[in-house]
Amino acid sequence: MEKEKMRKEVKEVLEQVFGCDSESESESESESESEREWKWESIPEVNGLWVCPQFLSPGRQARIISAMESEKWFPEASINQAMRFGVEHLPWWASPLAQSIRRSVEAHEPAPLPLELAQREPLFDQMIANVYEGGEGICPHVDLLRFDDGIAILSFLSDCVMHFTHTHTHLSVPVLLTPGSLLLMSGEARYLWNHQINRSPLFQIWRGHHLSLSKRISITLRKLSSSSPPITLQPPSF
Ligand SMILES: O=C(O)CCC(=O)C(=O)O
Ligand SMILES: [Fe+2]
Repeated sequence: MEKEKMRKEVKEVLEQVFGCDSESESESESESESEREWKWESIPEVNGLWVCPQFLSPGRQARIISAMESEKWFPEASINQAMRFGVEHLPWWASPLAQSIRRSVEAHEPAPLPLELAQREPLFDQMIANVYEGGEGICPHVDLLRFDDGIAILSFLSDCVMHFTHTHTHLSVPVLLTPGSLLLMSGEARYLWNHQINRSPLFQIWRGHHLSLSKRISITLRKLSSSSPPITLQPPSF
């Protein structure tokens, strides 16, 4: 009974957010994606930083959020981060997602991720999902060196502005991440720029417009570097 109530609630939220629920979508991942024309934008100030604002269709976003709900990625409200290490521990939907990322990179000239990274096997073997309640952020950081170059961030549910700040010049560049967007960072963007989301309880400003902030979920996909030390030696952050 409780389960049925929860299912109904998830369905309602998906309908409100996406105008559809995941089960009413009959298309398969590959069908939905073949309809899409991936438009990539480079961030000119930050070498190696690219965003594809409408990478995931609303239906595909809904299916992923719905899968995360049923897979209990966040079993309690107090849990706002979940990680999976190793291809075999990634959820079933990670592989088609990685395939789409690879195809979207290969389809664009210049490639938004160097092809030697986009064509490695596996493309990703680690996933971290973060939940931000409206206005929460993440402090400035460069992702740990235990992860290889070539990092992807997918955004769901709410807009947010991510700031990239150069570690030497301190030049700061805002980047808008909309629901369904894919951000790729490699090279300088990955190693020489901190990224952060400012904590801002009410709203953020993007090019003079107020963005209202509600719950946001992000999925970061990375590949463990082959020379990395055992997982247990690493602090459980980023
Ligand atoms: O939530 C995001 O968009 C960023 C997450 C992030 O930077 C990380 O997990 O290292
Ligand atoms: Fe990060």
